[in-house]
Amino acid sequence: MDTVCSAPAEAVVRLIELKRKFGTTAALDGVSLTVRKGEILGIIGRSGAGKSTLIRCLNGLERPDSGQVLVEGRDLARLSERELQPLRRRIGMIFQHFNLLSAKTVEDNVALPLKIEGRAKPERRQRAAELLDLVGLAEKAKAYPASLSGGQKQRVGIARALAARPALLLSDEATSALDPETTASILALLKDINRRLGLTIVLITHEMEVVRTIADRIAVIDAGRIVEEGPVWKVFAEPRSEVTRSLLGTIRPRLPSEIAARLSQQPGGEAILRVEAAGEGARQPFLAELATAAGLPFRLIHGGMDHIQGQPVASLFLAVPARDAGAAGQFLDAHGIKTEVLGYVAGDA
Ligand SMILES: Nc1ncnc2c1ncn2[C@@H]1O[C@H](COP(=O)(O)OP(=O)(O)OP(=O)(O)O)[C@@H](O)[C@H]1O
Repeated sequence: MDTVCSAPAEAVVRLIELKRKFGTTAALDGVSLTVRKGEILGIIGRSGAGKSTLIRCLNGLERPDSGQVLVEGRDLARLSERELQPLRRRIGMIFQHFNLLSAKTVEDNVALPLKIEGRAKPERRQRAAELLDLVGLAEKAKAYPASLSGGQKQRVGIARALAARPALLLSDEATSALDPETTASILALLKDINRRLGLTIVLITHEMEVVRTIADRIAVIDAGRIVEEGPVWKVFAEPRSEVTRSLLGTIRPRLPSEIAARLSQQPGGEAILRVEAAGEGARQPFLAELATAAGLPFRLIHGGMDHIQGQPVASLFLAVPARDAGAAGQFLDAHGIKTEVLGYVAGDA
């Protein structure tokens, strides 16, 4: 049955209460998520969190046990295999291992979705040329995939995914097999395509750095549920769930291990404060004011300022005399800056 639903105009995809079980494992346990037109949404989770199942439901390869997968307002989960075909073409996909056909030239790989649609050869040639130009590979049209680097193969994958002018580009760990420099160039290309074509992109990844680099919004999935969602800079600045904190672990400043090893919960010596500020809060000269307006001495022991989506995000570790820890916390809290006493160290931290 074909269902037309009244999704908000700006939503390209809406997932509503998606559930999918394998035996007793709930791979998706009530996932609701909206992908807005023109945005880049990063979906991140650990291995086994449910990312692949989610992506398979999103492109109609998997049917959820219950819930809705609305793509441009039509529920994929309720369509027959035949009805699904045209809707699947509204979703382009890029993959970790590129999935190119080795016996076909680059231009034939790019034009393949159009061939499947039954488009005439001149149109296919022209569209492939346009797309290869867009991804910077015009000179490789007649080459075979085996002669390309990993980054070039992924550029071909991107061109092919765009051939049928999809409403949504799904990226399934598309940079996981690439070195950091090539990853950066592919992410820059995706961002450029997003800006130039207004293309909506959903990235599935286990790497926070990928989300940080190009996503507008992030959704964190764990045990089949969305545990956190929001603008990337906000979630990076104030992660609420343990999973998010742990996934952020490698790219946020961490208390140096030699200090962490000496931390005690017994007040005395110096208190170690974690200080987190973002947006407006991070634009204030709060450290200077802590010393001058509040008259509280502190030492900066680790951390720094990052810029995500144009927003400053500060993550700092300060040492203050234990007796001043409460006052320092109150002063910073009053300025909208989050603090937490992690513990105390005897002598100098
Ligand atoms: N076809 C299946 N049969 C049985 N269990 C499955 C199947 N597909 C997924 N699962 C289980 O569902 C859970 C979610 O798996 P899924 O592959 O969606 O996670 P993932 O986040 O993509 O993990 P990874 O990053 O390792 O690919 C896991 O516990 C997995 O073992």
